[in-house]
Amino acid sequence: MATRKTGKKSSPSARKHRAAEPVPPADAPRQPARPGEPSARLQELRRKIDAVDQRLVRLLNERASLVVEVGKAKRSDGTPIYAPHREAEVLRKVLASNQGPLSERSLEGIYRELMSGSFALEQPLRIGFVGPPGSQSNDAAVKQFGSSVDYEDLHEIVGVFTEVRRGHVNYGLVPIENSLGGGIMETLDAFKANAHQVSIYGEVQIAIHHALLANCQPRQVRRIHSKPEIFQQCRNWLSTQYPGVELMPSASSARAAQIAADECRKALEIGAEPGSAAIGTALAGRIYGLNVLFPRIEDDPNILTRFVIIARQQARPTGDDKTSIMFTTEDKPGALATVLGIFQEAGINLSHIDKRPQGRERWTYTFFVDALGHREDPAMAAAIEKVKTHCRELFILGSYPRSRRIL
Ligand SMILES: O=C(O)C(=O)C[C@]1(C(=O)O)C=C[C@H](O)C=C1
Repeated sequence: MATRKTGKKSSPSARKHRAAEPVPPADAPRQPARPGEPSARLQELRRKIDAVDQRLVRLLNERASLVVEVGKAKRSDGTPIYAPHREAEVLRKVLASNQGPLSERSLEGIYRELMSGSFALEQPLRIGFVGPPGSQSNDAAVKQFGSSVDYEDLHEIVGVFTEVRRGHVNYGLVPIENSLGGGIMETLDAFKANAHQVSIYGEVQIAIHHALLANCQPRQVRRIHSKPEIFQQCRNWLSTQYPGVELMPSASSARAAQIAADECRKALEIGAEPGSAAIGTALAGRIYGLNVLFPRIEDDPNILTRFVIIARQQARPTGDDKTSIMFTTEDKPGALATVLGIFQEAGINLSHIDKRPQGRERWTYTFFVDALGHREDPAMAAAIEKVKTHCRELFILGSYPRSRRIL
Protein backbone atom coordinates (compact mmCIF):
# COMPACT_ATOMS: atom_id res chain seq x y z
CA MET A 1 0.00 0.00 0.00
CA ALA A 2 1.44 3.42 -0.97
CA THR A 3 2.50 5.69 1.91
CA ARG A 4 2.02 9.47 1.67
CA LYS A 5 4.47 11.99 3.15
CA THR A 6 2.62 11.81 6.46
CA GLY A 7 3.60 8.26 6.76
CA LYS A 8 -0.05 7.27 6.76
CA LYS A 9 -1.09 4.72 4.29
CA SER A 10 -3.37 6.12 1.53
CA SER A 11 -6.72 4.49 0.79
CA PRO A 12 -7.15 2.58 -2.50
CA SER A 13 -9.79 5.15 -3.65
CA ALA A 14 -7.41 8.05 -2.97
CA ARG A 15 -4.69 6.27 -4.95
CA LYS A 16 -7.10 5.68 -7.82
CA HIS A 17 -7.64 9.43 -8.30
CA ARG A 18 -4.01 10.50 -7.91
CA ALA A 19 -2.53 11.29 -11.29
CA ALA A 20 -0.11 8.47 -11.96
CA GLU A 21 3.34 9.57 -13.05
CA PRO A 22 3.18 9.90 -16.85
CA VAL A 23 4.91 6.94 -18.48
CA PRO A 24 5.83 7.90 -22.07
CA PRO A 25 4.81 5.19 -24.59
CA ALA A 26 7.68 3.25 -26.12
CA ASP A 27 7.28 5.04 -29.46
CA ALA A 28 6.93 8.51 -27.92
CA PRO A 29 9.50 11.02 -29.22
CA ARG A 30 12.44 10.73 -26.92
CA GLN A 31 12.45 13.51 -24.37
CA PRO A 32 16.00 14.87 -24.53
CA ALA A 33 17.47 14.04 -21.15
CA ARG A 34 19.54 16.66 -19.43
CA PRO A 35 23.24 15.94 -20.10
CA GLY A 36 24.30 13.02 -17.88
CA GLU A 37 20.68 12.39 -16.82
CA PRO A 38 18.87 9.20 -17.97
CA SER A 39 15.74 9.88 -20.04
CA ALA A 40 12.27 9.31 -18.57
CA ARG A 41 11.96 6.21 -20.77
CA LEU A 42 15.24 4.76 -19.44
CA GLN A 43 14.22 5.50 -15.85
CA GLU A 44 10.89 3.74 -16.36
CA LEU A 45 12.56 0.67 -17.86
CA ARG A 46 14.96 0.50 -14.93
CA ARG A 47 12.08 0.69 -12.48
CA LYS A 48 10.51 -2.28 -14.25
CA ILE A 49 13.81 -4.19 -14.05
CA ASP A 50 13.99 -3.46 -10.33
CA ALA A 51 10.52 -4.91 -9.90
CA VAL A 52 11.47 -8.05 -11.86
CA ASP A 53 14.66 -8.39 -9.78
CA GLN A 54 12.59 -8.33 -6.61
CA ARG A 55 10.47 -11.20 -7.92
CA LEU A 56 13.60 -13.09 -9.09
CA VAL A 57 15.28 -12.84 -5.66
CA ARG A 58 12.14 -14.23 -4.03
CA LEU A 59 11.98 -17.11 -6.51
CA LEU A 60 15.71 -17.88 -6.24
CA ASN A 61 15.41 -18.12 -2.47
CA GLU A 62 12.28 -20.24 -2.81
CA ARG A 63 14.36 -22.58 -4.98
CA ALA A 64 17.27 -22.44 -2.50
CA SER A 65 14.96 -23.42 0.36
CA LEU A 66 13.95 -26.51 -1.60
CA VAL A 67 17.63 -27.30 -2.25
CA VAL A 68 18.29 -27.13 1.50
CA GLU A 69 15.60 -29.82 1.92
CA VAL A 70 17.20 -31.82 -0.92
CA GLY A 71 20.47 -31.71 1.00
CA LYS A 72 18.79 -33.05 4.14
CA ALA A 73 17.10 -35.82 2.16
CA LYS A 74 20.42 -36.77 0.53
CA ARG A 75 22.24 -36.90 3.85
CA SER A 76 19.59 -39.18 5.33
CA ASP A 77 19.68 -41.63 2.42
CA GLY A 78 23.35 -41.23 1.43
CA THR A 79 22.66 -39.90 -2.08
CA PRO A 80 25.70 -38.17 -3.67
CA ILE A 81 25.59 -34.37 -3.42
CA TYR A 82 26.62 -33.87 -7.05
CA ALA A 83 24.06 -35.59 -9.27
CA PRO A 84 25.14 -35.29 -12.95
CA HIS A 85 21.99 -37.04 -14.15
CA ARG A 86 19.85 -34.45 -12.33
CA GLU A 87 22.12 -31.58 -13.45
CA ALA A 88 21.66 -32.74 -17.06
CA GLU A 89 17.89 -32.93 -16.54
CA VAL A 90 17.67 -29.45 -14.98
CA LEU A 91 19.69 -27.91 -17.83
CA ARG A 92 17.70 -29.77 -20.47
CA LYS A 93 14.35 -28.61 -19.08
CA VAL A 94 15.51 -25.03 -18.52
CA LEU A 95 16.94 -24.68 -22.01
CA ALA A 96 13.85 -26.31 -23.54
CA SER A 97 11.65 -23.71 -21.86
CA ASN A 98 13.82 -20.78 -22.97
CA GLN A 99 11.90 -18.48 -25.34
CA GLY A 100 14.69 -15.85 -25.47
CA PRO A 101 15.96 -13.21 -25.91
CA LEU A 102 18.46 -14.58 -23.36
CA SER A 103 20.85 -16.94 -25.18
CA GLU A 104 21.11 -20.61 -24.21
CA ARG A 105 24.79 -20.05 -23.34
CA SER A 106 23.90 -17.25 -20.93
CA LEU A 107 21.06 -19.23 -19.39
CA GLU A 108 23.26 -22.29 -18.95
CA GLY A 109 25.95 -20.16 -17.29
CA ILE A 110 23.36 -18.76 -14.88
CA TYR A 111 22.09 -22.23 -13.99
CA ARG A 112 25.57 -23.67 -13.55
CA GLU A 113 26.28 -20.93 -11.03
CA LEU A 114 22.88 -21.55 -9.41
CA MET A 115 23.64 -25.24 -9.00
CA SER A 116 27.07 -24.37 -7.65
CA GLY A 117 25.25 -22.40 -4.98
CA SER A 118 23.14 -25.47 -4.32
CA PHE A 119 26.25 -27.44 -3.41
CA ALA A 120 27.15 -24.79 -0.85
CA LEU A 121 23.65 -25.16 0.65
CA GLU A 122 23.74 -28.96 0.67
CA GLN A 123 27.35 -29.74 1.57
CA PRO A 124 30.59 -27.88 0.79
CA LEU A 125 32.36 -29.65 -2.08
CA ARG A 126 36.09 -29.84 -2.78
CA ILE A 127 37.12 -30.25 -6.42
CA GLY A 128 40.64 -31.40 -7.33
CA PHE A 129 42.28 -30.07 -10.50
CA VAL A 130 45.71 -29.90 -12.13
CA GLY A 131 47.17 -26.46 -11.44
CA PRO A 132 48.73 -24.06 -11.07
CA PRO A 133 45.71 -21.76 -10.49
CA GLY A 134 44.68 -20.30 -13.82
CA SER A 135 45.51 -23.44 -15.80
CA GLN A 136 43.19 -24.76 -18.50
CA SER A 137 42.13 -27.45 -16.03
CA ASN A 138 41.31 -24.83 -13.40
CA ASP A 139 39.35 -22.89 -16.03
CA ALA A 140 37.44 -26.06 -16.94
CA ALA A 141 36.68 -26.87 -13.29
CA VAL A 142 35.33 -23.38 -12.59
CA LYS A 143 33.22 -23.44 -15.77
CA GLN A 144 31.75 -26.80 -14.71
CA PHE A 145 31.33 -26.38 -10.93
CA GLY A 146 31.00 -22.61 -10.54
CA SER A 147 32.31 -20.31 -7.85
CA SER A 148 30.56 -21.75 -4.75
CA VAL A 149 32.77 -24.82 -4.28
CA ASP A 150 36.35 -25.16 -3.04
CA TYR A 151 39.16 -25.96 -5.48
CA GLU A 152 42.39 -27.75 -4.67
CA ASP A 153 45.43 -27.65 -6.95
CA LEU A 154 46.76 -31.23 -6.93
CA HIS A 155 49.64 -30.34 -9.29
CA GLU A 156 49.68 -33.58 -11.32
CA ILE A 157 47.02 -35.73 -12.98
CA VAL A 158 48.01 -38.72 -10.88
CA GLY A 159 47.55 -36.56 -7.78
CA VAL A 160 43.92 -35.90 -8.66
CA PHE A 161 43.29 -39.65 -8.90
CA THR A 162 45.04 -40.25 -5.57
CA GLU A 163 43.08 -37.58 -3.68
CA VAL A 164 39.74 -38.71 -5.15
CA ARG A 165 40.58 -42.30 -4.21
CA ARG A 166 41.47 -41.23 -0.66
CA GLY A 167 38.33 -39.10 -0.37
CA HIS A 168 40.34 -35.93 0.27
CA VAL A 169 38.41 -34.24 -2.53
CA ASN A 170 34.85 -35.07 -3.52
CA TYR A 171 35.47 -34.98 -7.27
CA GLY A 172 38.39 -34.46 -9.60
CA LEU A 173 38.66 -33.02 -13.09
CA VAL A 174 41.35 -34.33 -15.45
CA PRO A 175 41.97 -33.81 -19.19
CA ILE A 176 41.53 -37.01 -21.23
CA GLU A 177 41.68 -35.90 -24.85
CA ASN A 178 42.60 -32.84 -26.90
CA SER A 179 41.29 -32.29 -30.42
CA LEU A 180 44.81 -31.41 -31.61
CA GLY A 181 47.04 -33.69 -29.60
CA GLY A 182 44.77 -36.72 -29.03
CA GLY A 183 44.61 -38.75 -25.82
CA ILE A 184 46.27 -37.46 -22.64
CA MET A 185 48.54 -40.36 -21.77
CA GLU A 186 49.01 -39.42 -18.09
CA THR A 187 45.25 -39.74 -17.60
CA LEU A 188 44.97 -43.01 -19.51
CA ASP A 189 47.88 -44.45 -17.50
CA ALA A 190 46.31 -43.20 -14.24
CA PHE A 191 43.13 -45.13 -15.08
CA LYS A 192 45.23 -48.27 -15.54
CA ALA A 193 46.46 -47.87 -11.97
CA ASN A 194 43.17 -46.74 -10.35
CA ALA A 195 40.37 -48.45 -12.29
CA HIS A 196 39.20 -50.32 -9.17
CA GLN A 197 38.62 -47.29 -6.98
CA VAL A 198 37.81 -44.37 -9.26
CA SER A 199 35.00 -44.00 -11.82
CA ILE A 200 34.31 -41.50 -14.58
CA TYR A 201 31.27 -39.59 -13.28
CA GLY A 202 30.86 -36.96 -15.99
CA GLU A 203 32.57 -35.26 -18.91
CA VAL A 204 33.16 -31.63 -19.84
CA GLN A 205 34.14 -30.21 -23.24
CA ILE A 206 36.04 -26.93 -23.05
CA ALA A 207 36.83 -24.67 -26.00
CA ILE A 208 40.51 -23.80 -25.65
CA HIS A 209 41.24 -20.11 -26.12
CA HIS A 210 44.59 -18.43 -25.57
CA ALA A 211 44.90 -14.76 -24.64
CA LEU A 212 47.95 -12.49 -24.69
CA LEU A 213 48.22 -11.23 -21.11
CA ALA A 214 50.40 -8.31 -19.94
CA ASN A 215 50.56 -5.12 -17.89
CA CYS A 216 51.96 -3.00 -20.68
CA GLN A 217 50.88 -1.64 -24.03
CA PRO A 218 50.92 -4.07 -26.97
CA ARG A 219 53.78 -2.16 -28.61
CA GLN A 220 55.89 -2.52 -25.42
CA VAL A 221 55.86 -6.35 -25.45
CA ARG A 222 59.43 -7.65 -25.80
CA ARG A 223 59.15 -11.24 -24.47
CA ILE A 224 56.27 -13.72 -24.19
CA HIS A 225 56.11 -16.65 -21.78
CA SER A 226 54.04 -19.78 -22.34
CA LYS A 227 54.10 -23.54 -22.89
CA PRO A 228 55.89 -24.62 -26.11
CA GLU A 229 52.73 -26.29 -27.49
CA ILE A 230 50.77 -23.08 -26.92
CA PHE A 231 53.36 -21.14 -28.93
CA GLN A 232 52.73 -23.74 -31.65
CA GLN A 233 48.97 -23.24 -31.42
CA CYS A 234 49.45 -19.46 -31.85
CA ARG A 235 52.30 -19.66 -34.36
CA ASN A 236 50.67 -17.74 -37.22
CA TRP A 237 49.33 -14.99 -34.95
CA LEU A 238 52.73 -14.55 -33.28
CA SER A 239 54.60 -14.47 -36.59
CA THR A 240 52.37 -11.68 -37.91
CA GLN A 241 51.85 -9.66 -34.71
CA TYR A 242 55.15 -10.20 -32.87
CA PRO A 243 57.70 -11.52 -35.39
CA GLY A 244 60.77 -10.50 -33.40
CA VAL A 245 59.59 -11.11 -29.86
CA GLU A 246 61.50 -13.44 -27.53
CA LEU A 247 59.50 -16.62 -26.76
CA MET A 248 60.21 -17.96 -23.26
CA PRO A 249 59.10 -21.59 -22.68
CA SER A 250 57.49 -22.39 -19.31
CA ALA A 251 56.04 -25.49 -17.66
CA SER A 252 52.44 -24.23 -17.87
CA SER A 253 50.50 -21.27 -19.18
CA ALA A 254 49.49 -20.38 -15.61
CA ARG A 255 53.15 -20.40 -14.50
CA ALA A 256 53.92 -18.24 -17.55
CA ALA A 257 51.34 -15.69 -16.39
CA GLN A 258 52.87 -15.71 -12.90
CA ILE A 259 56.38 -15.09 -14.32
CA ALA A 260 55.20 -12.32 -16.64
CA ALA A 261 53.38 -10.59 -13.78
CA ASP A 262 56.48 -10.81 -11.57
CA GLU A 263 58.73 -9.41 -14.33
CA CYS A 264 56.28 -6.54 -14.99
CA ARG A 265 56.18 -5.69 -11.30
CA LYS A 266 59.98 -5.73 -10.94
CA ALA A 267 60.38 -3.52 -14.03
CA LEU A 268 57.94 -0.96 -12.65
CA GLU A 269 59.65 -1.02 -9.24
CA ILE A 270 62.93 0.14 -10.84
CA GLY A 271 61.22 2.54 -13.22
CA ALA A 272 61.99 0.40 -16.27
CA GLU A 273 59.52 -0.23 -19.10
CA PRO A 274 57.64 -3.52 -18.51
CA GLY A 275 57.93 -5.70 -21.60
CA SER A 276 56.89 -9.15 -20.37
CA ALA A 277 53.73 -10.91 -21.51
CA ALA A 278 52.26 -14.40 -21.32
CA ILE A 279 49.89 -16.51 -23.37
CA GLY A 280 47.32 -18.13 -21.09
CA THR A 281 43.71 -18.17 -19.95
CA ALA A 282 41.75 -15.06 -19.10
CA LEU A 283 41.31 -16.70 -15.66
CA ALA A 284 45.11 -16.68 -15.23
CA GLY A 285 45.06 -12.98 -16.12
CA ARG A 286 42.53 -12.32 -13.36
CA ILE A 287 44.45 -14.42 -10.83
CA TYR A 288 47.90 -12.93 -11.49
CA GLY A 289 46.74 -9.39 -12.26
CA LEU A 290 47.44 -9.21 -15.99
CA ASN A 291 45.28 -7.49 -18.59
CA VAL A 292 44.03 -9.28 -21.69
CA LEU A 293 45.79 -7.43 -24.53
CA PHE A 294 44.42 -9.76 -27.22
CA PRO A 295 41.84 -12.53 -26.58
CA ARG A 296 41.58 -15.74 -28.67
CA ILE A 297 44.92 -15.55 -30.49
CA GLU A 298 44.98 -19.29 -31.24
CA ASP A 299 45.33 -20.05 -34.98
CA ASP A 300 42.62 -22.72 -34.80
CA PRO A 301 39.50 -21.44 -32.98
CA ASN A 302 38.07 -24.95 -32.75
CA ILE A 303 40.53 -26.55 -30.35
CA LEU A 304 38.66 -28.55 -27.72
CA THR A 305 39.86 -30.39 -24.65
CA ARG A 306 37.65 -33.07 -23.16
CA PHE A 307 37.88 -33.44 -19.40
CA VAL A 308 36.38 -36.20 -17.27
CA ILE A 309 35.02 -35.81 -13.78
CA ILE A 310 36.27 -38.64 -11.59
CA ALA A 311 34.60 -39.85 -8.41
CA ARG A 312 34.21 -42.77 -6.04
CA GLN A 313 30.57 -43.03 -7.08
CA GLN A 314 28.84 -44.15 -10.25
CA ALA A 315 26.49 -41.88 -12.22
CA ARG A 316 22.90 -42.90 -12.84
CA PRO A 317 21.38 -43.30 -16.33
CA THR A 318 19.95 -40.27 -18.11
CA GLY A 319 19.03 -41.86 -21.45
CA ASP A 320 21.87 -39.98 -23.16
CA ASP A 321 25.03 -41.54 -21.72
CA LYS A 322 28.48 -42.83 -22.54
CA THR A 323 30.29 -45.83 -21.10
CA SER A 324 34.09 -45.76 -21.04
CA ILE A 325 35.72 -49.17 -21.07
CA MET A 326 39.38 -50.12 -20.63
CA PHE A 327 40.54 -53.57 -21.77
CA THR A 328 43.48 -55.67 -22.91
CA THR A 329 42.73 -58.29 -25.54
CA GLU A 330 43.98 -61.83 -25.77
CA ASP A 331 47.22 -62.03 -27.73
CA LYS A 332 45.77 -63.49 -30.90
CA PRO A 333 45.18 -62.13 -34.43
CA GLY A 334 41.94 -60.15 -34.85
CA ALA A 335 41.19 -59.96 -31.12
CA LEU A 336 40.58 -56.21 -31.23
CA ALA A 337 38.47 -56.47 -34.37
CA THR A 338 36.38 -59.16 -32.64
CA VAL A 339 35.76 -56.88 -29.67
CA LEU A 340 34.79 -53.93 -31.89
CA GLY A 341 32.57 -56.26 -33.93
CA ILE A 342 30.61 -57.26 -30.81
CA PHE A 343 29.64 -53.62 -30.20
CA GLN A 344 28.77 -53.23 -33.86
CA GLU A 345 26.53 -56.32 -33.81
CA ALA A 346 24.82 -54.95 -30.68
CA GLY A 347 24.11 -51.69 -32.56
CA ILE A 348 26.25 -49.76 -30.07
CA ASN A 349 28.16 -46.81 -31.53
CA LEU A 350 31.75 -46.25 -30.37
CA SER A 351 32.61 -42.54 -30.14
CA HIS A 352 36.27 -42.84 -29.18
CA ILE A 353 39.13 -45.34 -29.13
CA ASP A 354 42.64 -44.94 -27.81
CA LYS A 355 45.49 -47.17 -26.71
CA ARG A 356 48.45 -47.19 -24.35
CA PRO A 357 51.26 -49.76 -23.97
CA GLN A 358 49.98 -52.39 -21.59
CA GLY A 359 53.21 -52.03 -19.66
CA ARG A 360 53.98 -55.63 -18.85
CA GLU A 361 54.69 -57.29 -22.18
CA ARG A 362 56.27 -55.47 -25.13
CA TRP A 363 53.91 -54.56 -28.01
CA THR A 364 50.79 -55.40 -26.03
CA TYR A 365 48.27 -52.62 -25.50
CA THR A 366 45.54 -51.44 -23.19
CA PHE A 367 42.62 -50.08 -25.20
CA PHE A 368 40.15 -47.38 -24.20
CA VAL A 369 36.79 -47.13 -25.94
CA ASP A 370 33.76 -44.90 -25.33
CA ALA A 371 30.48 -46.66 -26.18
CA LEU A 372 27.23 -44.70 -26.43
CA GLY A 373 24.80 -45.91 -23.77
CA HIS A 374 24.78 -46.72 -20.06
CA ARG A 375 26.24 -49.87 -18.51
CA GLU A 376 22.76 -50.65 -17.16
CA ASP A 377 21.22 -50.64 -20.65
CA PRO A 378 20.47 -54.32 -21.47
CA ALA A 379 22.18 -54.18 -24.90
CA MET A 380 25.29 -52.59 -23.38
CA ALA A 381 25.41 -55.02 -20.47
CA ALA A 382 25.09 -58.02 -22.82
CA ALA A 383 27.74 -56.68 -25.21
CA ILE A 384 30.20 -56.06 -22.37
CA GLU A 385 29.68 -59.58 -21.03
CA LYS A 386 30.45 -60.93 -24.52
CA VAL A 387 33.50 -58.69 -24.94
CA LYS A 388 34.88 -59.93 -21.62
CA THR A 389 35.26 -63.43 -23.10
CA HIS A 390 37.79 -62.01 -25.60
CA CYS A 391 39.80 -59.93 -23.14
CA ARG A 392 42.50 -60.65 -20.61
CA GLU A 393 41.28 -57.72 -18.50
CA LEU A 394 38.29 -55.41 -18.80
CA PHE A 395 37.29 -52.49 -16.55
CA ILE A 396 34.24 -50.28 -16.94
CA LEU A 397 35.72 -46.86 -16.14
CA GLY A 398 32.24 -45.36 -15.84
CA SER A 399 28.87 -44.59 -17.40
CA TYR A 400 27.95 -40.91 -17.36
CA PRO A 401 25.87 -38.23 -19.12
CA ARG A 402 27.23 -37.27 -22.54
CA SER A 403 28.44 -33.68 -22.66
CA ARG A 404 26.26 -31.99 -25.26
CA ARG A 405 27.59 -28.45 -24.92
CA ILE A 406 30.98 -26.83 -25.16
CA LEU A 407 31.80 -24.61 -22.19
O1 LIG B 1 18.40 -32.31 -7.21
C1 LIG B 1 19.49 -32.47 -6.68
O2 LIG B 1 20.03 -33.57 -6.50
C2 LIG B 1 20.26 -31.27 -6.22
O3 LIG B 1 21.27 -31.40 -5.60
C3 LIG B 1 19.80 -29.91 -6.66
C4 LIG B 1 20.57 -29.41 -7.87
C5 LIG B 1 19.86 -28.11 -8.32
O4 LIG B 1 20.25 -27.01 -7.89
O5 LIG B 1 18.88 -28.24 -9.10
C6 LIG B 1 21.94 -29.08 -7.51
C7 LIG B 1 23.03 -29.84 -7.86
C8 LIG B 1 22.93 -30.84 -8.89
O6 LIG B 1 23.97 -31.70 -9.09
C9 LIG B 1 21.58 -31.19 -9.29
C10 LIG B 1 20.53 -30.39 -8.95
